Amino acid sequence: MNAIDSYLTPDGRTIGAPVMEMKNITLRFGGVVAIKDISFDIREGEIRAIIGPNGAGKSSMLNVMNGFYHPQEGEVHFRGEKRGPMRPHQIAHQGIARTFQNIALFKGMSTLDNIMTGRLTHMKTGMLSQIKWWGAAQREETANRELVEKIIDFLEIQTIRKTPVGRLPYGLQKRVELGRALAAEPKLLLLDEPMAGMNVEEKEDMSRFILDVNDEFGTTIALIEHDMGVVMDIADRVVVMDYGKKIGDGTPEEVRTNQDVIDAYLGVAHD
Ligand SMILES: Nc1ncnc2c1ncn2[C@@H]1O[C@H](COP(=O)(O)OP(=O)(O)OP(=O)(O)O)[C@@H](O)[C@H]1O
Repeated sequence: MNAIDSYLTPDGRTIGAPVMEMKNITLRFGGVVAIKDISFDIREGEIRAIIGPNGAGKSSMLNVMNGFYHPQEGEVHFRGEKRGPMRPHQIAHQGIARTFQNIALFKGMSTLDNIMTGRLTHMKTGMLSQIKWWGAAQREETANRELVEKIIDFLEIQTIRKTPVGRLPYGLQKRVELGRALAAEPKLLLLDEPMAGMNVEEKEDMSRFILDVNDEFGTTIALIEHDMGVVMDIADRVVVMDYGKKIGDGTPEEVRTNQDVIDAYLGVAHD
């Protein structure tokens, strides 16, 4: 598949060239090898899932993709360039946004204000220029507000736009967090266990929003998830990790029938 630049999915979406390439990544914490020599790519327009049982190394991988951890071996390429060590705000400027497993919103702030914070990396006018160029700052504010309102409509959270997020049920808080990440207009959206702690109905809603975000905004999405069932329904391709190794990589169907994957999920002992 690497030889081609793009292909059509069965549901008619175009998957393009790689946006991110993980090349022979190894990450250690002291004597613990969390990731062992793993390579894979994420292509423009696709929904890419990384799954695996407890302790497989998924969170470590997400943190490498996000630039938070620096692997001892291997390279991360983003949009054709090798990435060196970076600070979180530099990663955000590069066009990578993420959500967190334990929701990281400002609990006392409204839904609207939380989503507005997602625009911060795009704001050009600082305090001084706001005084000097009042008009430019106002235009920027209006444009930001328009995008945020569009996201609020899209995620069907108009009725809670003024509600402090700390008062919202868990599933809705997750949706607001998705909205904040979308407000950054990311080139790559990373979702950290988006279904964790959700009931069946909330999982169905979240699955639908992930699919719609990908379809309507064209956002490339990579997610890590413990629950194999949900990702099989929404992912174009799936990487399966177990004990820090990649044991499967392919379409949901290919992965579902892979014996190593079946063994890992059934808890079959390793050599
Ligand atoms: N900061 C750390 N310091 C030391 N060891 C760590 C650290 N983070 C992860 N590990 C170890 O690396 C391995 C992979 O952990 P990781 O959290 O990436 O797995 P995971 O697949 O995300 O697990 P889970 O589904 O339980 O969240 C585990 O053995 C874990 O104990």
